[in-house]
Amino acid sequence: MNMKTTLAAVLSRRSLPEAGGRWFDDYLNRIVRYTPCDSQTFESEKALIGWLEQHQGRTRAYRILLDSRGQEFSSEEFAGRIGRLRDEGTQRLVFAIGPADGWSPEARQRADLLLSLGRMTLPHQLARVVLAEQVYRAFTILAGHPYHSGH
Ligand SMILES: C[S@@+](CC[C@H](N)C(=O)[O-])C[C@H]1O[C@@H](n2cnc3c(N)ncnc32)[C@H](O)[C@@H]1O
Repeated sequence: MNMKTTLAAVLSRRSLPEAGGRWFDDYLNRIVRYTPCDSQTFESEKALIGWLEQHQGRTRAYRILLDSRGQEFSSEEFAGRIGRLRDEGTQRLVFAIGPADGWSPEARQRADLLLSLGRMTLPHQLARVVLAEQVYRAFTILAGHPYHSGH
C-alpha cells in the first residue's frame, strides 16, 4: 500500500487565509503527482495531537514535528529518510508546523523526529512553504526526476 503523507499545521483562524497561499498549494499539487498527500490545519496543538491519536491506521503515524532546534538534513539525506520510511511500510507520514509560540515539551517528546529547516526561526507561513518544497524535492530525488540538480 502507498504511504500517505500529510502536511499539517497549527494555524490560528486569523492567519488561515494567507498561510502558505499559492506557493503552498502549488507544491502540494506537485507532490500528489508522486504520492498521496493532503493538507490539514488545526486551531491548536491539542486539536492536532487529538487528530493524530485518532488517525492511526493499522500502524501508528510517523510524526515529524518541525522545530528549529531539531535535526538538520541535506535534501538528499531528507529524501533518503522519507524513502526508508516508505520502504519499511510506513502507512502515514505526518509533518507538522507548530503553533506561534512553538511546541509544548509534551508534543516534542511524542515526536518520532524533530526536523529543523535551519537554526533561524521562520514565520509559520514561510516554514510551511519551505517544508512543502522540500517534501516535493525529496519525492523528485526518490523518483530520479531532474528537478533536483544538487547545490
Ligand atoms: C513562528 S514559529 C514558532 C516560534 C517559537 N517562538 C519558537 O521559538 O519555537 C512557528 C512554527 O514554525 C516552524 N518553524 C519555524 N522556523 C523553523 C525552522 N527553522 N525549522 C523548523 N521549523 C520551523 C515550527 O514548527 C514552529 O513551531
